[in-house]
Amino acid sequence: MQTLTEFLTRNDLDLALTQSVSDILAAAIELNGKASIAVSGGSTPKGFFNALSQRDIDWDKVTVTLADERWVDNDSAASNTRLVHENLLQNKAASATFFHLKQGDAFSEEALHKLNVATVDTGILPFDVLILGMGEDGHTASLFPCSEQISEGLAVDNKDALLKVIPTTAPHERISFTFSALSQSKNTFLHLCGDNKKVVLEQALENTDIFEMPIRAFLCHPTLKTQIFWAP
Ligand SMILES: O=C(O)[C@H](O)[C@@H](O)[C@H](O)[C@H](O)COP(=O)(O)O
Repeated sequence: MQTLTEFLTRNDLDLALTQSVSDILAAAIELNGKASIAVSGGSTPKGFFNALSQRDIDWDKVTVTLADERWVDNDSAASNTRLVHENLLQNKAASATFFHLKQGDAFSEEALHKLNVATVDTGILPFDVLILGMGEDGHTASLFPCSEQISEGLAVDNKDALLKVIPTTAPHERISFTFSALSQSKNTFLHLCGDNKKVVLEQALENTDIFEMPIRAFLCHPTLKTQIFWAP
């Protein structure tokens, strides 16, 4: 299930998404005393991050994390951790807690296990807000159709929250939240910009093969409601 809202400009989209997300986070803090949000990296969300960072909510009660991360140094231009620190964890949002996915240097099974344990111990799931992007191959987070890990990544009964992904059509080893973890989110937004992404979205909505386009696991799910925000 999904809804599609089309905006005239990216700025209009960023402001609307910021308002929706701020309202949800504030309500979650009011209700539970805390809130969590998982965001995606890439080139799309920068304006949204900057707008959200200025919103006056109790950021010290908010945990921010990434839906996925490239296994690169945190000062790399490819780092989503760097993107979030430079654009979202600024201004009023600087007091938020960041749940790091990239730990240390080598990507070890032990590091992955420790992170999976931490997702349970910190109570970070289910996310109050999940912001997804989408690649032109229909991937979301780092659930890549080309990867050998896609079946594990999309398995609804996967007990792990995080997995290692090695895409063949994109650079870097990745760590990604699994569909089983992401699909628990209380509010899911798909943030898309540009005419190319609109064409890819239309392709995704035409079919139900989630292994061909993993974003379909969210869009075609019978009970998950994904709010799609698109601007040219
Ligand atoms: O680590 C990443 O790259 C993201 O999590 C990924 O899922 C991204 O959202 C899409 O690839 C869209 O990226 P763009 O916004 O750059 O098109």
